[in-house]
Amino acid sequence: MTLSVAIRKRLGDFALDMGFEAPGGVTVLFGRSGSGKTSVVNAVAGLMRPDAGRIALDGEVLFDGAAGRSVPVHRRRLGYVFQDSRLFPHLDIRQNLLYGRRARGLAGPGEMDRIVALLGLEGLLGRRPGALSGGEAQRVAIGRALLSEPRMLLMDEPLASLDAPRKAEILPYLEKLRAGTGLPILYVSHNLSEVARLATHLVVLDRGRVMKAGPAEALLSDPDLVPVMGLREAGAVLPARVAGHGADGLTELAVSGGTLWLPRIAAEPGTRLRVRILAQDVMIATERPTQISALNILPATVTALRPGEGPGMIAQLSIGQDTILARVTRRSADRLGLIEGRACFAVMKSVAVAPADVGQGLRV
Ligand SMILES: Nc1ncnc2c1ncn2[C@@H]1O[C@H](COP(=O)(O)OP(=O)(O)OP(=O)(O)O)[C@@H](O)[C@H]1O
Repeated sequence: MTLSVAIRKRLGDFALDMGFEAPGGVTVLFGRSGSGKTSVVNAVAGLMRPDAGRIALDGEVLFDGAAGRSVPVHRRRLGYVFQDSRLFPHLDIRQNLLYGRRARGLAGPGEMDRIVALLGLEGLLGRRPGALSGGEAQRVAIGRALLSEPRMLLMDEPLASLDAPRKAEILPYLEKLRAGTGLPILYVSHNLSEVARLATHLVVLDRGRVMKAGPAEALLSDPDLVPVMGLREAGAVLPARVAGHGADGLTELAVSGGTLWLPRIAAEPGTRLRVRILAQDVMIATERPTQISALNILPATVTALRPGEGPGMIAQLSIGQDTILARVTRRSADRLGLIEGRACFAVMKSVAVAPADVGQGLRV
Protein backbone atom coordinates (compact mmCIF):
# COMPACT_ATOMS: atom_id res chain seq x y z
CA MET A 1 0.00 0.00 0.00
CA THR A 2 1.67 3.23 -1.15
CA LEU A 3 0.41 6.73 -0.51
CA SER A 4 1.56 9.26 -3.12
CA VAL A 5 1.22 12.93 -2.33
CA ALA A 6 2.14 15.92 -4.54
CA ILE A 7 0.26 19.06 -3.51
CA ARG A 8 0.30 22.82 -3.44
CA LYS A 9 -1.67 25.01 -1.06
CA ARG A 10 -1.46 28.62 -0.02
CA LEU A 11 -2.47 29.33 3.59
CA GLY A 12 -2.13 33.04 4.27
CA ASP A 13 1.61 33.79 4.05
CA PHE A 14 2.48 30.12 4.12
CA ALA A 15 2.94 28.07 0.95
CA LEU A 16 2.83 24.30 1.00
CA ASP A 17 4.49 22.83 -2.08
CA MET A 18 5.54 19.29 -1.46
CA GLY A 19 5.44 15.67 -2.53
CA PHE A 20 6.43 12.30 -1.12
CA GLU A 21 5.64 8.59 -1.29
CA ALA A 22 4.76 6.68 1.86
CA PRO A 23 5.24 2.92 1.46
CA GLY A 24 4.00 0.42 4.07
CA GLY A 25 5.15 0.74 7.68
CA VAL A 26 5.24 3.99 9.62
CA THR A 27 6.04 7.11 7.59
CA VAL A 28 6.79 10.00 9.91
CA LEU A 29 6.31 13.61 8.82
CA PHE A 30 8.95 15.43 10.80
CA GLY A 31 9.66 19.14 10.97
CA ARG A 32 9.62 22.23 13.11
CA SER A 33 6.41 23.79 14.30
CA GLY A 34 4.74 25.49 11.35
CA SER A 35 6.57 23.45 8.69
CA GLY A 36 3.26 22.16 7.32
CA LYS A 37 2.91 18.67 8.83
CA THR A 38 -0.70 18.99 9.95
CA SER A 39 -1.69 20.62 6.67
CA VAL A 40 -0.35 17.60 4.77
CA VAL A 41 -2.25 15.14 6.96
CA ASN A 42 -5.40 17.23 6.62
CA ALA A 43 -5.03 17.19 2.84
CA VAL A 44 -4.65 13.39 2.85
CA ALA A 45 -7.65 13.02 5.17
CA GLY A 46 -9.76 15.29 2.95
CA LEU A 47 -10.15 17.93 5.67
CA MET A 48 -8.22 20.50 3.63
CA ARG A 49 -8.49 20.89 -0.14
CA PRO A 50 -5.17 21.60 -1.88
CA ASP A 51 -5.06 24.31 -4.58
CA ALA A 52 -3.44 21.85 -6.98
CA GLY A 53 -1.83 18.44 -7.16
CA ARG A 54 -2.69 14.82 -6.64
CA ILE A 55 -3.10 12.39 -3.76
CA ALA A 56 -3.48 8.67 -4.43
CA LEU A 57 -3.55 5.56 -2.28
CA ASP A 58 -2.33 2.50 -4.13
CA GLY A 59 -3.14 4.18 -7.42
CA GLU A 60 -6.68 5.11 -6.35
CA VAL A 61 -7.11 8.86 -6.62
CA LEU A 62 -8.23 10.67 -3.45
CA PHE A 63 -7.61 14.13 -4.86
CA ASP A 64 -6.81 15.31 -8.36
CA GLY A 65 -6.69 19.07 -8.82
CA ALA A 66 -6.44 18.94 -12.61
CA ALA A 67 -9.50 16.69 -12.89
CA GLY A 68 -11.37 18.68 -10.21
CA ARG A 69 -11.88 15.48 -8.24
CA SER A 70 -11.82 15.16 -4.45
CA VAL A 71 -13.12 12.06 -2.68
CA PRO A 72 -15.16 13.12 0.39
CA VAL A 73 -13.63 12.44 3.83
CA HIS A 74 -15.91 9.53 4.77
CA ARG A 75 -15.26 7.69 1.49
CA ARG A 76 -11.46 7.81 1.82
CA ARG A 77 -11.47 4.99 4.39
CA LEU A 78 -8.67 6.47 6.46
CA GLY A 79 -8.48 6.36 10.26
CA TYR A 80 -7.53 9.64 11.93
CA VAL A 81 -6.07 9.95 15.43
CA PHE A 82 -5.60 13.49 16.71
CA GLN A 83 -3.50 14.93 19.51
CA ASP A 84 -6.51 14.86 21.82
CA SER A 85 -8.60 11.71 21.79
CA ARG A 86 -11.92 13.40 20.88
CA LEU A 87 -14.04 10.66 22.46
CA PHE A 88 -17.76 11.22 23.02
CA PRO A 89 -18.21 11.91 26.75
CA HIS A 90 -21.79 10.58 26.86
CA LEU A 91 -20.89 7.19 25.34
CA ASP A 92 -19.08 4.41 27.16
CA ILE A 93 -15.82 3.06 25.77
CA ARG A 94 -17.43 0.15 23.94
CA GLN A 95 -19.85 2.54 22.22
CA ASN A 96 -17.04 4.95 21.44
CA LEU A 97 -15.07 2.13 19.85
CA LEU A 98 -18.02 1.09 17.72
CA TYR A 99 -18.86 4.64 16.70
CA GLY A 100 -16.27 4.70 13.93
CA ARG A 101 -17.85 1.59 12.41
CA ARG A 102 -21.36 2.99 12.55
CA ALA A 103 -20.23 6.25 10.97
CA ARG A 104 -18.84 4.22 8.08
CA GLY A 105 -21.92 2.00 7.78
CA LEU A 106 -20.09 -1.16 8.89
CA ALA A 107 -22.22 -3.82 10.56
CA GLY A 108 -21.37 -5.76 13.73
CA PRO A 109 -18.38 -5.50 16.04
CA GLY A 110 -15.77 -6.33 13.39
CA GLU A 111 -12.44 -7.21 14.93
CA MET A 112 -13.42 -5.74 18.28
CA ASP A 113 -11.91 -8.54 20.40
CA ARG A 114 -8.57 -8.54 18.60
CA ILE A 115 -8.24 -4.75 18.70
CA VAL A 116 -9.32 -4.56 22.35
CA ALA A 117 -6.60 -7.14 23.16
CA LEU A 118 -4.00 -5.42 20.96
CA LEU A 119 -4.49 -2.11 22.77
CA GLY A 120 -5.08 -3.54 26.25
CA LEU A 121 -8.59 -2.07 26.53
CA GLU A 122 -10.27 -5.05 28.23
CA GLY A 123 -10.78 -3.35 31.58
CA LEU A 124 -12.07 -0.08 30.16
CA LEU A 125 -15.05 -1.05 28.01
CA GLY A 126 -17.81 -0.14 30.48
CA ARG A 127 -16.28 3.19 31.54
CA ARG A 128 -16.97 6.70 30.29
CA PRO A 129 -14.14 8.77 28.73
CA GLY A 130 -14.13 11.06 31.79
CA ALA A 131 -12.86 8.13 33.87
CA LEU A 132 -9.82 7.42 31.67
CA SER A 133 -6.25 8.67 31.87
CA GLY A 134 -4.91 10.58 28.88
CA GLY A 135 -2.96 7.52 27.76
CA GLU A 136 -5.97 5.22 28.04
CA ALA A 137 -8.13 7.69 26.11
CA GLN A 138 -5.56 7.80 23.31
CA ARG A 139 -5.50 4.00 23.15
CA VAL A 140 -9.30 4.06 22.78
CA ALA A 141 -9.01 6.69 20.02
CA ILE A 142 -6.56 4.43 18.19
CA GLY A 143 -8.92 1.46 18.67
CA ARG A 144 -11.85 3.47 17.32
CA ALA A 145 -9.84 4.40 14.23
CA LEU A 146 -8.79 0.76 13.69
CA LEU A 147 -12.34 -0.57 14.06
CA SER A 148 -13.49 1.62 11.20
CA GLU A 149 -11.39 -0.71 8.98
CA PRO A 150 -9.22 1.99 7.47
CA ARG A 151 -6.77 1.44 4.62
CA MET A 152 -4.30 3.69 6.36
CA LEU A 153 -3.97 5.39 9.76
CA LEU A 154 -3.24 9.11 10.00
CA MET A 155 -1.85 10.07 13.38
CA ASP A 156 -1.19 13.75 14.11
CA GLU A 157 1.09 13.99 17.16
CA PRO A 158 -0.96 11.39 19.03
CA LEU A 159 1.38 11.49 22.02
CA ALA A 160 2.06 15.23 22.17
CA SER A 161 -0.46 16.00 24.91
CA LEU A 162 0.74 13.16 27.17
CA ASP A 163 3.38 13.29 29.87
CA ALA A 164 6.46 11.06 29.63
CA PRO A 165 5.06 8.06 31.60
CA ARG A 166 1.84 8.06 29.50
CA LYS A 167 3.92 8.27 26.30
CA ALA A 168 6.02 5.35 27.46
CA GLU A 169 2.81 3.43 28.13
CA ILE A 170 1.48 3.93 24.58
CA LEU A 171 4.65 3.48 22.51
CA PRO A 172 4.71 -0.32 22.90
CA TYR A 173 1.14 -0.48 21.59
CA LEU A 174 2.11 1.57 18.56
CA GLU A 175 5.06 -0.77 18.01
CA LYS A 176 2.72 -3.76 18.19
CA LEU A 177 0.45 -2.06 15.70
CA ARG A 178 3.35 -1.48 13.32
CA ALA A 179 4.55 -5.06 13.59
CA GLY A 180 1.23 -6.86 13.84
CA THR A 181 -1.30 -5.27 11.52
CA GLY A 182 0.64 -4.31 8.40
CA LEU A 183 -1.54 -1.21 8.27
CA PRO A 184 0.41 1.73 6.83
CA ILE A 185 0.61 4.71 9.17
CA LEU A 186 1.28 8.37 8.36
CA TYR A 187 2.49 9.81 11.65
CA VAL A 188 3.23 13.44 12.51
CA SER A 189 5.84 14.09 15.13
CA HIS A 190 8.49 16.57 16.08
CA ASN A 191 9.85 14.32 18.81
CA LEU A 192 12.95 12.45 17.69
CA SER A 193 12.88 9.72 20.31
CA GLU A 194 9.39 8.85 19.06
CA VAL A 195 10.63 8.98 15.47
CA ALA A 196 13.60 6.76 16.32
CA ARG A 197 11.31 4.15 17.86
CA LEU A 198 8.53 4.14 15.32
CA ALA A 199 9.56 5.40 11.90
CA THR A 200 10.32 3.10 9.01
CA HIS A 201 10.30 6.06 6.60
CA LEU A 202 10.87 9.70 7.27
CA VAL A 203 9.75 12.82 5.39
CA VAL A 204 11.50 15.92 6.71
CA LEU A 205 9.54 19.11 6.10
CA ASP A 206 10.92 22.61 6.13
CA ARG A 207 8.75 25.67 5.47
CA GLY A 208 6.20 23.76 3.45
CA ARG A 209 8.70 21.80 1.36
CA VAL A 210 10.25 18.36 1.60
CA MET A 211 13.83 18.78 2.67
CA LYS A 212 14.60 15.06 2.47
CA ALA A 213 12.69 11.79 2.44
CA GLY A 214 13.76 8.17 2.70
CA PRO A 215 14.25 5.17 4.98
CA ALA A 216 14.41 6.27 8.63
CA GLU A 217 17.77 4.65 9.29
CA ALA A 218 19.42 6.55 6.44
CA LEU A 219 17.90 9.92 7.34
CA LEU A 220 18.55 9.71 11.06
CA SER A 221 22.25 9.27 10.34
CA ASP A 222 22.38 12.05 7.73
CA PRO A 223 24.65 14.84 9.03
CA ASP A 224 22.89 17.39 6.80
CA LEU A 225 19.70 16.94 8.82
CA VAL A 226 21.30 17.60 12.19
CA PRO A 227 20.34 21.31 12.13
CA VAL A 228 16.67 20.29 11.74
CA MET A 229 16.86 17.47 14.26
CA GLY A 230 18.72 19.52 16.86
CA LEU A 231 22.21 18.85 18.18
CA ARG A 232 21.08 17.25 21.40
CA GLU A 233 18.50 14.97 19.84
CA ALA A 234 20.31 13.98 16.65
CA GLY A 235 21.21 10.31 16.61
CA ALA A 236 21.16 7.19 14.49
CA VAL A 237 19.16 3.98 14.80
CA LEU A 238 20.62 0.63 13.92
CA PRO A 239 19.20 -2.84 13.80
CA ALA A 240 20.49 -5.25 16.43
CA ARG A 241 19.89 -8.81 17.62
CA VAL A 242 20.13 -10.10 21.17
CA ALA A 243 23.11 -12.48 21.07
CA GLY A 244 23.05 -13.55 24.72
CA HIS A 245 23.10 -12.55 28.36
CA GLY A 246 26.29 -12.40 30.41
CA ALA A 247 26.53 -13.72 33.98
CA ASP A 248 27.43 -10.20 35.15
CA GLY A 249 24.03 -8.77 34.16
CA LEU A 250 25.00 -7.40 30.76
CA THR A 251 23.26 -8.26 27.50
CA GLU A 252 25.22 -8.83 24.32
CA LEU A 253 23.77 -7.26 21.18
CA ALA A 254 25.02 -8.08 17.70
CA VAL A 255 25.09 -5.16 15.26
CA SER A 256 26.56 -5.31 11.78
CA GLY A 257 29.80 -3.70 12.98
CA GLY A 258 30.40 -5.91 16.03
CA THR A 259 29.08 -6.31 19.56
CA LEU A 260 27.45 -3.90 21.98
CA TRP A 261 27.12 -4.61 25.72
CA LEU A 262 24.17 -3.10 27.56
CA PRO A 263 22.66 -3.45 31.03
CA ARG A 264 20.41 -6.50 30.92
CA ILE A 265 17.58 -6.29 28.39
CA ALA A 266 14.56 -8.48 29.09
CA ALA A 267 14.49 -10.18 25.69
CA GLU A 268 15.25 -13.70 24.52
CA PRO A 269 18.40 -14.36 22.52
CA GLY A 270 17.53 -13.91 18.85
CA THR A 271 15.13 -11.01 19.49
CA ARG A 272 15.54 -8.20 16.99
CA LEU A 273 15.82 -4.73 18.41
CA ARG A 274 16.50 -1.24 17.28
CA VAL A 275 19.22 0.69 19.07
CA ARG A 276 19.43 4.46 19.12
CA ILE A 277 22.77 6.11 19.57
CA LEU A 278 22.77 9.87 20.08
CA ALA A 279 25.52 11.84 18.35
CA GLN A 280 26.43 13.44 21.65
CA ASP A 281 27.04 10.02 23.23
CA VAL A 282 29.68 8.98 20.70
CA MET A 283 33.39 9.77 21.03
CA ILE A 284 35.99 9.17 18.35
CA ALA A 285 39.44 7.67 18.93
CA THR A 286 42.05 7.12 16.24
CA GLU A 287 43.56 4.17 18.13
CA ARG A 288 41.62 1.54 20.04
CA PRO A 289 41.42 2.87 23.60
CA THR A 290 42.41 0.31 26.21
CA GLN A 291 42.43 1.92 29.65
CA ILE A 292 38.88 3.22 29.42
CA SER A 293 35.65 2.33 31.19
CA ALA A 294 33.49 2.39 28.04
CA LEU A 295 32.58 -1.14 26.93
CA ASN A 296 31.26 -0.28 23.53
CA ILE A 297 34.09 0.44 21.15
CA LEU A 298 33.63 -0.43 17.49
CA PRO A 299 35.95 0.00 14.51
CA ALA A 300 34.60 2.73 12.24
CA THR A 301 35.40 4.85 9.21
CA VAL A 302 34.71 8.58 8.91
CA THR A 303 32.30 8.97 6.00
CA ALA A 304 31.43 12.68 6.32
CA LEU A 305 32.34 15.73 8.38
CA ARG A 306 30.08 18.76 8.74
CA PRO A 307 31.12 21.86 10.63
CA GLY A 308 28.32 23.18 12.83
CA GLU A 309 27.78 26.62 14.22
CA GLY A 310 30.28 27.47 16.93
CA PRO A 311 33.05 25.11 17.97
CA GLY A 312 31.27 21.85 17.17
CA MET A 313 31.18 19.51 14.25
CA ILE A 314 29.27 16.40 13.26
CA ALA A 315 31.06 13.33 11.98
CA GLN A 316 29.27 10.54 10.19
CA LEU A 317 30.85 7.14 10.82
CA SER A 318 30.22 3.83 9.15
CA ILE A 319 30.35 0.84 11.48
CA GLY A 320 29.81 -2.42 9.61
CA GLN A 321 26.88 -1.84 7.27
CA ASP A 322 25.42 0.84 9.51
CA THR A 323 25.99 4.54 9.94
CA ILE A 324 26.07 6.62 13.10
CA LEU A 325 26.73 10.25 13.97
CA ALA A 326 29.25 11.64 16.43
CA ARG A 327 29.39 15.16 17.82
CA VAL A 328 32.92 16.38 18.37
CA THR A 329 34.62 19.76 18.64
CA ARG A 330 36.51 21.13 15.63
CA ARG A 331 39.53 21.31 17.87
CA SER A 332 39.39 17.53 18.49
CA ALA A 333 38.75 16.82 14.83
CA ASP A 334 41.85 18.85 13.92
CA ARG A 335 43.95 17.28 16.65
CA LEU A 336 42.97 13.76 15.56
CA GLY A 337 43.41 14.63 11.90
CA LEU A 338 39.89 13.46 11.06
CA ILE A 339 39.19 13.43 7.35
CA GLU A 340 36.73 11.47 5.26
CA GLY A 341 37.94 7.91 4.80
CA ARG A 342 39.97 7.88 8.03
CA ALA A 343 39.76 4.65 10.04
CA CYS A 344 38.95 5.21 13.70
CA PHE A 345 37.02 3.79 16.67
CA ALA A 346 33.59 4.85 17.84
CA VAL A 347 33.33 4.89 21.63
CA MET A 348 29.71 4.81 22.74
CA LYS A 349 28.78 6.13 26.15
CA SER A 350 25.11 5.27 26.03
CA VAL A 351 22.78 3.26 23.84
CA ALA A 352 18.96 3.13 23.98
CA VAL A 353 16.97 0.14 22.74
CA ALA A 354 13.51 -0.36 21.30
CA PRO A 355 11.84 -3.35 19.71
CA ALA A 356 12.37 -3.55 15.98
CA ASP A 357 9.72 -4.83 13.69
CA VAL A 358 10.75 -7.60 11.40
CA GLY A 359 10.04 -7.51 7.72
CA GLN A 360 9.40 -3.77 7.50
CA GLY A 361 12.60 -2.77 5.86
CA LEU A 362 14.85 -3.17 8.86
CA ARG A 363 17.92 -5.25 8.13
CA VAL A 364 19.68 -7.31 10.79
N1 LIG B 1 -6.25 28.28 7.62
C1 LIG B 1 -5.04 28.85 7.65
N2 LIG B 1 -4.89 30.15 7.29
C2 LIG B 1 -3.69 30.72 7.31
N3 LIG B 1 -2.55 30.09 7.66
C3 LIG B 1 -2.64 28.82 8.03
C4 LIG B 1 -3.88 28.12 8.05
N4 LIG B 1 -3.66 26.86 8.47
C5 LIG B 1 -2.34 26.77 8.71
N5 LIG B 1 -1.72 27.93 8.44
C6 LIG B 1 -0.28 28.21 8.54
O1 LIG B 1 0.40 27.23 7.78
C7 LIG B 1 1.62 26.89 8.40
C8 LIG B 1 1.72 25.37 8.58
O2 LIG B 1 0.82 24.95 9.57
P1 LIG B 1 0.73 23.44 10.03
O3 LIG B 1 -0.25 23.38 11.16
O4 LIG B 1 0.48 22.57 8.86
O5 LIG B 1 2.21 23.18 10.57
P2 LIG B 1 2.75 22.03 11.52
O6 LIG B 1 4.08 21.67 10.97
O7 LIG B 1 1.75 20.96 11.67
O8 LIG B 1 2.91 22.82 12.88
P3 LIG B 1 2.76 22.29 14.40
O9 LIG B 1 3.86 21.31 14.61
O10 LIG B 1 2.94 23.56 15.18
O11 LIG B 1 1.39 21.71 14.53
C9 LIG B 1 1.67 27.67 9.70
O12 LIG B 1 2.48 28.81 9.48
C10 LIG B 1 0.24 28.06 9.94
O13 LIG B 1 0.17 29.25 10.67
